Amino acid sequence: MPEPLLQLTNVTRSFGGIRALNDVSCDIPKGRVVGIIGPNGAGKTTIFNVITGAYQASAGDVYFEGQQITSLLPYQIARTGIARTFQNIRLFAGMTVWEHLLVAQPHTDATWRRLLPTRWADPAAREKAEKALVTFGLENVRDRIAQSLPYGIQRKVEMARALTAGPKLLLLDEPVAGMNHDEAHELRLLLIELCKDGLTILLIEHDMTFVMNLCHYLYVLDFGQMIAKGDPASVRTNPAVLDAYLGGED
Ligand SMILES: Nc1ncnc2c1ncn2[C@@H]1O[C@H](COP(=O)(O)OP(=O)(O)OP(=O)(O)O)[C@@H](O)[C@H]1O
Repeated sequence: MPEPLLQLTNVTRSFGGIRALNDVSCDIPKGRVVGIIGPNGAGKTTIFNVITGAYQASAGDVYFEGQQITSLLPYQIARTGIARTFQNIRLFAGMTVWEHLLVAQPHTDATWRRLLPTRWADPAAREKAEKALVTFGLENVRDRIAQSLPYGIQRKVEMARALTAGPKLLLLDEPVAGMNHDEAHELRLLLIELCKDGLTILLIEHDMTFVMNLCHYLYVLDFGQMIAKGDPASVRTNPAVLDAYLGGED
């Protein structure tokens, strides 16, 4: 197993009386695609929110590249090399696809340039944006207002935007929700390629075919507890997992 890029150790997050995460530990190895699955309300998005600093852990710690990031602010965590997408797509109103790909990039350039319209962005930023555009096959919609596009394409814009920040770890919250079968298949192949290029991916997804065909490793949450982990083949037949998914049905 490659060394862990991200580690959660005994993380708990409570909301009043609800333990959305209860003593959760996991390792996300470098260069792998890892999935978090579990029924609705299991705590999956809460894990993303704790990792990215949107929520503080009530107990436990998060380590990224061996450094504790538990108490950092969201922008500081983003700067360490963690980017995410959201279950409910969050695109900027009135902005084109191209503008989305320029605005998420960290500023490495002179202050005066930051004040200019995005079309005058520095060449390095434009190059990165161009690469993301091509990677996600968005060339044809480059100058369209992102929020006016079909849902599946909006998801791609969100992922492309996250990539332009140059993350080491990409968190994807339900990346194929709203995509048709062909789009999901294409995305799976694309994520495999990105992973081969060195990106580590942690994703939450309800589409089991997608998850089972893509992920190297899975963690399963139920009622805030990590009830199973392992490769997709072992998780698929794990009795605790079957019970969590089917337990409520007669
Ligand atoms: N900000 C919050 N305030 C109060 N309760 C919350 C908050 N965020 C999450 N919860 C609760 O924590 C639990 C886990 O929620 P979470 O959204 O992490 O689940 P999930 O596994 O992502 O669910 P889904 O698959 O439906 O998106 C739920 O009981 C939810 O109501």
